[in-house]
Amino acid sequence: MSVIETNGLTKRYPRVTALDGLTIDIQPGVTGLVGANGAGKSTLIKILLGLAPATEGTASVLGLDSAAEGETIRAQVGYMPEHDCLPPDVSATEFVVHMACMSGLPRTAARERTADTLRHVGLYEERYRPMGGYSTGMKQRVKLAQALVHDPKLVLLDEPTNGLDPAGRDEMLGLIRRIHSDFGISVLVTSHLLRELERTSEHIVVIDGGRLLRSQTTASFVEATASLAIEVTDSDAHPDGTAALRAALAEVGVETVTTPGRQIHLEITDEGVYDTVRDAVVELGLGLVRMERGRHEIAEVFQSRGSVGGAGGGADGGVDRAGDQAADVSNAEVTR
Ligand SMILES: Nc1ncnc2c1ncn2[C@@H]1O[C@H](COP(=O)(O)OP(=O)(O)OP(=O)(O)O)[C@@H](O)[C@H]1O
Repeated sequence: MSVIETNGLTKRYPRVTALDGLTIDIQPGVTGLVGANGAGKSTLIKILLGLAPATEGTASVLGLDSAAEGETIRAQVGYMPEHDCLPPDVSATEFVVHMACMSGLPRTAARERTADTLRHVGLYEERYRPMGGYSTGMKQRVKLAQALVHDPKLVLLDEPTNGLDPAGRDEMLGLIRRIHSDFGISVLVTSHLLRELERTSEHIVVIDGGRLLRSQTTASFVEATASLAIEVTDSDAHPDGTAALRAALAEVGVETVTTPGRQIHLEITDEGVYDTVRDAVVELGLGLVRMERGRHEIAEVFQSRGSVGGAGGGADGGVDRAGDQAADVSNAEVTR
């Protein structure tokens, strides 16, 4: 059974279309929902939980209608919101016990579950101190614990790695993987960083401007978005070897993407592209410093979305938003 299904889901605010005819079908397991800021991820989660009405279309979670059965959904689903929502003068233990009781657990069971869950997310002695003094990483763990404490069938995690340093991100991603592998709970996790979702999720859904861009298994996604990174030397005949190679590849119909670090990236559409690059480098008399298979960054996924137009302002608006976001993950610039 699908854990989440939407059909033609649309959400219009007075000035913005946050979701635009979104149709997705998410199966049990860990699914990554990736999109730039403003792509519509939080809006989707709020509609799924029955916290905001859709303008058009339908949504269901665990087979329950989001519009009519929000309360039942929220009893069976855990939700980790994106923003800081923790009362500063309350301890993690008091807060999570309170949330467990709100979910319907008796007080004794709530205390036991809270102790187990806080231990699971890696909060020990600190759990008795007021949360106002917690680091971002500790706060994110408390937010995760309150989403898990009532033993949900599904958790919706909105940007759980936001504000964390690389080590904190890795720890959080490890915890997310274990939610499914240790407890069998399905996970929908959002991020604007494709890389971290690739490592965590079995399935990836990409949205932009409230529209579906891609929905596929992570393995096929990574395969479909494989790219080749090339770096060449300059020569007397070609003082800018990178530009010369780009021009030569363009002549034989190979599209390239360049980065400020003199790397040329191109999509591996078929394995013959390796020979094409080698021949072009030899022909120009350049030295080949690097030719390695890499992966596309999110900016490139947005830029190559081709058949799918942007919502609320057209395709250009969508690319611009993705472009802003891309500063986080890539400095790629498309040259066609
Ligand atoms: N209550 C609201 N009223 C008006 N516009 C809204 C409201 N909530 C969201 N929006 C707009 O809808 C669009 C989608 O926002 P949403 O928060 O769902 O995106 P997101 O992908 O979660 O991004 P972020 O990670 O930045 O929150 C944005 O343009 C946002 O400004």
